[in-house]
Amino acid sequence: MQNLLLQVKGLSKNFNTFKLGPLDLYVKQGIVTGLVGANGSGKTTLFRLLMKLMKEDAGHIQFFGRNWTENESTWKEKVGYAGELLDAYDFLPIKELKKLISPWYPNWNNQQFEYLSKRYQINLEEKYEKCSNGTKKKIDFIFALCHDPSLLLLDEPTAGVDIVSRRKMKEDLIRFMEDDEKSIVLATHTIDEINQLCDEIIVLDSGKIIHSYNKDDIYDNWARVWISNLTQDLKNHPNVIHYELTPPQIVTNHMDELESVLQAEQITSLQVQRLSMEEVLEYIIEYS
Ligand SMILES: Nc1ncnc2c1ncn2[C@@H]1O[C@H](COP(=O)(O)OP(=O)(O)OP(=O)(O)O)[C@@H](O)[C@H]1O
Repeated sequence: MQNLLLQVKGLSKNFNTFKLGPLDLYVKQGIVTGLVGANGSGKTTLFRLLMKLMKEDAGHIQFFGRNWTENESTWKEKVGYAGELLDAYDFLPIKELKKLISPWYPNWNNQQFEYLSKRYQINLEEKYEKCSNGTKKKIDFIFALCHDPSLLLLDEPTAGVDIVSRRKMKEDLIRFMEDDEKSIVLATHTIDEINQLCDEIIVLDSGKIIHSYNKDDIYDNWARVWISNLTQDLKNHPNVIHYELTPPQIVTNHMDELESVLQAEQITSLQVQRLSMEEVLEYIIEYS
């Protein structure tokens, strides 16, 4: 069993019109976890709670097996967050932001900062607040990476980022994960990022974790199956996520168990088609 970098138990936060949690989740070393969910499902709120930008109403956060409060300085040093960290200082030019923030981190790497600033064509003289949305995302990303974090928390890091920079960010994340003691939690709406980067996928809906999957299990178990006939029992079966009458077909999340279900119902399977990640996530979010 790999070590746990992060463990969350019963984490919850109530707003007037929205409740996040209670959430239980864990992040193993060497794993990229994709955090997926519709707009407003609670992804950013979860990051805010993890980063202590907001106080939880209940729950516990553990990092490397120790409570956050006992481990606060390590947490700050070892977590790279690309989200809302720089917003409070947005009146500063980027080079001043660097002067302010780099002393927070004993392992701050100036060479890497300079390298990444050039790679992403960041004008260090420009004030953060004046930068375009995509440029802000790139700056957030650079600041998250430059202090040798063990865990990256990335809140939609490529939203609004140009195609070339997006490709570079993907390359940089793959390089980051070459060290198998590191982990990433990546909130994203981008299927390519899920396919190319993520090992595990957590699906949030209305503040709750509705599914938590290993990506390979999704590929193995989700399929559309055309069948000879559709019975009422099959329509109601818990492993049938969706069905259509003409021609008779079902979508299942348990290909491994479907054969015995069909046999019991005396139904013949005519054709099987594995689903794409995009189709699976749409079914999970729409039919859960
Ligand atoms: N400070 C706050 N006060 C009241 N409600 C809030 C506050 N912060 C967030 N919310 C509510 O919490 C819900 C979840 O918002 P959140 O930003 O976490 O969603 P998200 O999954 O990150 O969405 P998106 O994919 O659009 O970025 C929303 O309904 C939002 O209005």
